[in-house]
Amino acid sequence: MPAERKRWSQEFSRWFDWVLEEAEIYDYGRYPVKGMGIWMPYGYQIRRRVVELIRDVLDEKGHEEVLFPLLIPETLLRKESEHIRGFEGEVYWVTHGGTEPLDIKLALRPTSETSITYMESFWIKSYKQLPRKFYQIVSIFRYETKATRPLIRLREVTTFKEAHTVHVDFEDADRQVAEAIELYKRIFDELGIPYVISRRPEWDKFAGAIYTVAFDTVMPDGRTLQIGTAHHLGQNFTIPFEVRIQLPDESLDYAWQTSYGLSDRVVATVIAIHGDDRGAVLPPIVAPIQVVVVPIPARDEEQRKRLQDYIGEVEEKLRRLGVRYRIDDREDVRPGRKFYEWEARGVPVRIEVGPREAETRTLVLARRDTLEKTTISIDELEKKLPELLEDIARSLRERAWNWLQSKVKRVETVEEARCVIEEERGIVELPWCGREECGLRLEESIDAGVLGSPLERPEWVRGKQCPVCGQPAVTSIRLAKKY
Ligand SMILES: Nc1ncnc2c1ncn2[C@@H]1O[C@H](COS(=O)(=O)NC(=O)[C@@H](N)CS)[C@@H](O)[C@H]1O
Ligand SMILES: [Zn+2]
Repeated sequence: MPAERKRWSQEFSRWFDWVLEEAEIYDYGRYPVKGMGIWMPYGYQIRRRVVELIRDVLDEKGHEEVLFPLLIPETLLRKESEHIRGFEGEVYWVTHGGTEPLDIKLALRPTSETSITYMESFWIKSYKQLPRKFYQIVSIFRYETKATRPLIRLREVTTFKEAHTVHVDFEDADRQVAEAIELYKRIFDELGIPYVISRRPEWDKFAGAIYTVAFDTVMPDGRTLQIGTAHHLGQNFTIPFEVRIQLPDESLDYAWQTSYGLSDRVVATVIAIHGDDRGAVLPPIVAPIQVVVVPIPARDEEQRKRLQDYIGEVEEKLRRLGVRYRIDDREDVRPGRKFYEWEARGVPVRIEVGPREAETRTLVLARRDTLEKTTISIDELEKKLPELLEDIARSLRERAWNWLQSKVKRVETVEEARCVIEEERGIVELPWCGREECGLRLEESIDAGVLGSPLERPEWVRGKQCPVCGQPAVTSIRLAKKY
C-alpha cells in the first residue's frame, strides 16, 4: 500500500469521520438519536447513483420492486421462532397511537421476511407463478448494541436493499442464491470494491436461514466488514405463514425462499476503500461530478476575455460528451483551495485552464486517483477524457484488489494465525476439519471471528490436518477481526 496511505490506516475511523464531514457526504453524531445520521446533498447524490446501479442490476434479472409497510405487528414477527430469537434484542417497537396504547405492539421492520411472506400467502398459489423475485430499498431499524458508526453500523439503515424470492423447490432456491452472488459480484465490481465470498458457519448464519453466503471486504484498518449477504431460507417462513403452492402433479407443498441484502455499507466501502489522505476518490460511475473545471485567473482584461471564451469551448465539449461536470468559476476562492475541496469530494478528473492554456489551446488534466497531471490539446479532449475516466475506474479496482489480496494470508498453525491477526489484521485462512467445536476453539485462541469457508472446496487443504484436532481437513476456515 502506498506509504502515505499507511498513515490514515492507523486512525481509519477518524479519517472516515473527517471525509464524511469535509466532503459534506453524511452528517453523523449530531442528530439526537444514536446510530442515525443525515445524507447531505453531495452524499445523497453518491447514494442515488449507487441505488441506481443496484436497481439496474436487479431489474435486468427479473426482480420486481415493491414497497411494504414499515410496521410489522408482533404477531407476524414472532411466527418464525429462529427469526424472532435472532432479532428479539434488536427490534424497535411502536406501542402507542397518540395517547392510546396499541393492543398489538408494532415493530419497525428489522428486515421484511415476515411481512412479505405473510402477503405471499395470499398472492402465491401455484408453481406456475414461480420463481417470483421481489425487492425493496427502504429504511430498516435495528437497535444495534455494538458500537454504531456512520454508514457502517447504523440503527436506522437508510439504504437497505432487501430482495425476497419464492421458488418451487430447494434446488431452484439454491440456484437463486447463486444468482444473487453473481448480481452482487457485478455491483461490487462496477464500484471496484474487492470481496471474499464465504459460506457463514452454522453458528453465525442469518436468523431463520438454512445457510448464509456473505461478501466481506477488508477495510483500511485491516478489519473486515460484511458488505452483502444471501440466505437460503428453505421453508422456514412459508410453513408458519402457510404459503402453499400447487405443484405440477397437483399435490400441495410449501414454497421455498431466499433473501439477500445490501445496505449503506456499499457507499461506506466506496469511500473507505478508494479514499486517500486528501479525501474520497470516487469511481466515475457514482461520482456526482466527474469533471471539475478550475480556471486559473488571468492577469489582465484582454487575457480574461480570451480565457472566458476558451472555457466556453471546453464547457461545450463536456456538455456534448455527456459527462457530469462543474465549472468552478467562484471569484472569491483561490485555485489551490478549489483543488483541495474537489479532491476531498473525490471528483475523478480536474481540468485546469489558465491564460497559458488559452494561449496554447491546451488543457491540464489532473486525475484524482494517482494525482498525475497531463497536458493535452483541447482537440484531444473527446478521445482522452472517456479513456481517462475508464482508466481511473480500472486502476481503482486493481489497486483495491491488490490491497485485499495482500491482506488474505494462508497459514497452517494457530500460532501463525494469531501472529498475522495480531500484527497485520486482515483475513487468515487455515485448514479445517469442518467441526463447530474446532471453529469455536480457533475463534477463542486467535481472538478473531470466523467468516466461514470458501464455497468450493479449496485444493490447498488436501492432505492437511485441522490445526485444532488433527483430523483431516475437508475445507478451510477464514478468521478476521470484524466490524
Ligand atoms: N446495522 C447495520 N448498519 C449497516 N448495514 C447493516 C447493518 N446490519 C446489517 N447491515 C448490512 O445489511 C446486510 C443484510 O443484512 S442481513 O441481516 O445480513 N440480511 C438480512 O437482513 C436478510 N433479510 C437479507 S435482506 C448485511 O450483509 C450488512 O451488509
Ligand atoms: Zn478439527
